[in-house]
Amino acid sequence: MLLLPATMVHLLLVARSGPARLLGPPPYLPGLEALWSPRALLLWLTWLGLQAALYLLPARKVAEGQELKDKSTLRYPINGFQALVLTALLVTLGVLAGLPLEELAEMLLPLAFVATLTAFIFSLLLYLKALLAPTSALAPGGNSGNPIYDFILGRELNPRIGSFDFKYFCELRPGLIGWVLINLALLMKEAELRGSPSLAMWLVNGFQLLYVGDALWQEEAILTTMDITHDGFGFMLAFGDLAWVPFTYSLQAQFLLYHPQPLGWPMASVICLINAVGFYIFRGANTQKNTFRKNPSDPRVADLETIPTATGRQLLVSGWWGMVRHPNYLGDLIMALAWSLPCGTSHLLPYFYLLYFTALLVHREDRDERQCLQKYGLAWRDYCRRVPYRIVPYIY
Ligand SMILES: NC(=O)C1=CN([C@@H]2O[C@H](COP(=O)(O)OP(=O)(O)OC[C@H]3O[C@@H](n4cnc5c(N)ncnc54)[C@H](OP(=O)(O)O)[C@@H]3O)[C@@H](O)[C@H]2O)C=CC1
Ligand SMILES: CC(C)CCC[C@@H](C)[C@H]1CC=C2C3=C(CC[C@@]21C)[C@@]1(C)CC[C@H](O)C[C@@H]1CC3
Repeated sequence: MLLLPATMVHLLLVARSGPARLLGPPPYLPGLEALWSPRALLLWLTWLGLQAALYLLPARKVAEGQELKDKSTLRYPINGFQALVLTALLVTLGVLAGLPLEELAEMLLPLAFVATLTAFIFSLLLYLKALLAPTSALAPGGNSGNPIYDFILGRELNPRIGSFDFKYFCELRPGLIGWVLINLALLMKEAELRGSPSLAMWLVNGFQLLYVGDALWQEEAILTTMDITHDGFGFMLAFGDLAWVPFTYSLQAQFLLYHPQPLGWPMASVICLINAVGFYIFRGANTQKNTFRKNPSDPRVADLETIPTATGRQLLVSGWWGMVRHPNYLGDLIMALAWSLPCGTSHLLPYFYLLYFTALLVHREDRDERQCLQKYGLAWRDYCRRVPYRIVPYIY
């Protein structure tokens, strides 16, 4: 609870320092006056309010989530991409009317501080709300009886007020859209400082916008992820969604603003190719599984080889899911490499995301394997025998 916000602040400070040493001490310890700003608080609350209002707008589709313990299902608005487009429209109008978006680059520290503060307060309210929730609404983890552990993991599975689902809202909107907005502000700041944004900055902005746009376009797919179906909503996800994602996932753009890197077109083309390969695997694998889970007889997946399980569901054992047991993680990691490469190889700092993300996905994969073994028993063992590698073919 303390280490993650401290790491985030460390990264923000180090990214703008001359030596930019990931493993060195921070250049200085910020006092409260550097962290606390009523303007940042107002801006942050306006941002949350705007995203909440966009969430409540009529959606092109309302999707049903997975069946819950009490056999009911929840309904979710599919309007995340619409929120991204409307936000882009509002920001464009604002910038044309003189909104100094590039000033965000100077406000990251106080913004990250208020985001962390709101995550703490929000998690506390969620913890208290869960005390009133029926047992069927509680998450499988996060109800150990140890208040600190439960506060971090989250007690309630799908905390809602009316139809407003807090976890679903936080997972995709304020943090992910905030991340690309911060990237854009850093790009504009670079243009102000150096006359035009660098090629490296364009690449980082472009790659990460593609990733966020894709996540929002495929919003419905989030309904089958562990975060929505299994994990409670507590400090880890609230902080992760609201603070960690926008302020640490934008680290490469932050680094580039203060440490411009020369990048020629030949190298840029190679990096684009790496990102394209990563995206192709990531999207191909995720779409194949989602299509198959929605309708196994869909012509796009009907020819794939499968293993039957005692639950009635089948496991794909050819196509992307016959290559490794988590091809989507492999694609995601290749993209993470492509996001860091425009920052050159002189510093370790821009590779922080790749390192953290490898650890997160290895841990996540291990957690998922245990859940699948519990769910599918012998069929899962058979799958592991037929597809022995977890994420990287012939390596891991
Ligand atoms: N940028 C970031 O910070 C993060 C990004 N991600 C990305 O989000 C995406 C979703 O990830 P995540 O929710 O972790 O996991 P997955 O989308 O990989 O979902 C895992 C589930 O898929 C199903 N499954 C596993 N193997 C098979 C198979 N062979 N055939 C059919 N179904 C199978 C199982 O569920 P069931 O059988 O019940 O359907 C399993 O529990 C990934 O692309 C990941 O890279 C994730 C975390 C963080
Ligand atoms: C603060 C902790 C160290 C870890 C917090 C983890 C969260 C930041 C991530 C948990 C699962 C996530 C997913 C995504 C973003 C990061 C978090 C919230 C995606 C929305 C990213 C885009 C992908 O297309 C889907 C992902 C689903 C899981």
